[in-house]
Amino acid sequence: MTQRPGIASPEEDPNVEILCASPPCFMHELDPAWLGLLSWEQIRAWRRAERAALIARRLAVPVAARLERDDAITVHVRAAVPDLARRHVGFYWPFKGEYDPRPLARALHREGARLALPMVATKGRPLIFRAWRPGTRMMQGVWNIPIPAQGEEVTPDTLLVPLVGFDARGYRLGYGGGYYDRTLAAMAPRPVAIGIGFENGRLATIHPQPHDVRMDLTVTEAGATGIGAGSGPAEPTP
Ligand SMILES: Nc1nc2c(c(=O)[nH]1)N(C=O)[C@@H](CNc1ccc(C(=O)N[C@@H](CCC(=O)O)C(=O)O)cc1)CN2
Ligand SMILES: Nc1ncnc2c1ncn2[C@@H]1O[C@H](COP(=O)(O)OP(=O)(O)OP(=O)(O)O)[C@@H](O)[C@H]1O
Repeated sequence: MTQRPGIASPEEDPNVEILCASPPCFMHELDPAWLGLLSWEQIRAWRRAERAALIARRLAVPVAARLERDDAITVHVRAAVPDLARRHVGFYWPFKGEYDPRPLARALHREGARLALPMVATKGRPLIFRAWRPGTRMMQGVWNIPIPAQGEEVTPDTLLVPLVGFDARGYRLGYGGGYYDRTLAAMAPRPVAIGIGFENGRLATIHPQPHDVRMDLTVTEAGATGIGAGSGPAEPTP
């Protein structure tokens, strides 16, 4: 807001003309999602398209670059959660260009950690976990993801959660089944959730919904952000 030089201020003369640099309404400049104007239907369509683009981008990264990036992530996870080997860690068997947590899992096993893998026991229900150690006999689960062939259900206290996309507040996009959201909502006490993604999966927002569960820590090849990274506790979910 500017005033004409030499003219009284509005406090001095309520009739003085104020010149504004912009039109009076900025509504056209605001993100419709921020205004709550996007429906879940629209957000779901956006997420579907975004997921496909992110997965394609991730699969296009050459193998050598992936290995280097994965090594950097492993280093950042260990630095951000120094007591990982004393935890009961639910990791995952990688597919579609995800970070490969198996070298980390093997190292943690050598250091005495308990490990577990997720599986879809019932569609539309939370994931369940079975114990894993090097040499565990595996079979094909849904989506042909290998799962331990047998074993009682176990309850990890810390989960490595694969991210297709994520935002700076720790909200994530997965494959769209809602499995990790359901799992984290159902487990009590809630395990520590360590989201693992790549810088090329970073988004301005994922348009979070009430069912979306935030990661406690998000790790990429560039480093870790969140509680364990020393930036203080996450804000409560809005
Ligand atoms: N490596 C890895 N393992 C993982 C996961 C993951 O994200 N990464 N999961 C993380 O969740 C679970 C598997 N997730 C799955 C998610 C969806 C479907 C599925 O059947 N989808 C249906 C349609 C999805 C929909 O409901 O729209 C399909 O493809 O036909 C299967 C497994 C457990 N294991
Ligand atoms: N706690 C829950 N209870 C019931 N349904 C849920 C729950 N959490 C998520 N869902 C449903 O699952 C679907 C998940 O969609 P969303 O786009 O959030 O998946 P995602 O986070 O990418 O998937 P995932 O968690 O499997 O990686 C939505 O339709 C949502 O309503």
